[in-house]
Amino acid sequence: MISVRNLVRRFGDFTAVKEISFDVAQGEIFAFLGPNGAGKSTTIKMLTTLLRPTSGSIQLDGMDPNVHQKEARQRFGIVFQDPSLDQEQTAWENMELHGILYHVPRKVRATRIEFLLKTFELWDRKDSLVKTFSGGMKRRLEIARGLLHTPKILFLDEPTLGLDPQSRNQLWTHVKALNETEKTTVFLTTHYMDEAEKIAHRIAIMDHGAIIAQGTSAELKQQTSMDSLEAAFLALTGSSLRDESADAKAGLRQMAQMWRR
Ligand SMILES: Nc1ncnc2c1ncn2[C@@H]1O[C@H](COP(=O)(O)OP(=O)(O)OP(=O)(O)O)[C@@H](O)[C@H]1O
Repeated sequence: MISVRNLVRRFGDFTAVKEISFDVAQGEIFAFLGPNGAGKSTTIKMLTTLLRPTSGSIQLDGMDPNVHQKEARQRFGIVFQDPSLDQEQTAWENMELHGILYHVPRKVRATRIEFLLKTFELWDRKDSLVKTFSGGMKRRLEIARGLLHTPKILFLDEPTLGLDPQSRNQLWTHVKALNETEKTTVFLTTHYMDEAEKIAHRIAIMDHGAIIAQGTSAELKQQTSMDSLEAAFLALTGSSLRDESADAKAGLRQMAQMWRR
């Protein structure tokens, strides 16, 4: 369903994504794990036509999303870190608008909205304004909306960021149920090991723009002779901080300059 070969993205002199290759089968839940700045968001943006690759190839359901943008967009749903719901509209209105934008026929639309709002436990709040929703409810609504046009692939970029454990657990239960009933392929990024372990069929670990390991959670643990995914992750990526260490270095440089003056 997703096939990526030698994908590269440069920003000026900096290479954020370095020749990555991976495949995701239909109906699979595939997680990208990686420290801050690893290149996860850059990859997901390239997969969803929001960013052009510098080189390499992407196939989504057999088509290049950068050549057939419109057709590819119909085939996937996206939920990003930044909330994109209209706070001044009700849950139903947000769903309806998305359905119109994605040309979901009116008859199918109403049934599908009802099904998804019920699945994500939002049906009794369908006429409430989104601004009255909790963080977890907003996230569930975003995912329900992303599934409205029955996409073959659902992309989730850190969908549980900032949610409490109960909301995270509930959200994944619903996503997993949808994956099982509709066979939707799910591509997600997360920082939470427990989530990746619980929900993903396979995991790719990314660091400094490269995929350094991929496989099932059991395979990653076996490869590193570790007994938890977190320990395997740290064994593969090391324990030094990423962005923070860069900031610290910049701070030290600045201090050194001041001393020299
Ligand atoms: N538009 C851009 N211009 C320049 N550099 C960028 C741009 N977008 C991302 N980068 C850099 O590319 C690297 C990868 O960023 P990316 O956001 O893909 O990482 P990530 O794995 O999603 O991190 P996080 O977990 O913190 O969200 C980072 O060093 C980032 O600073």
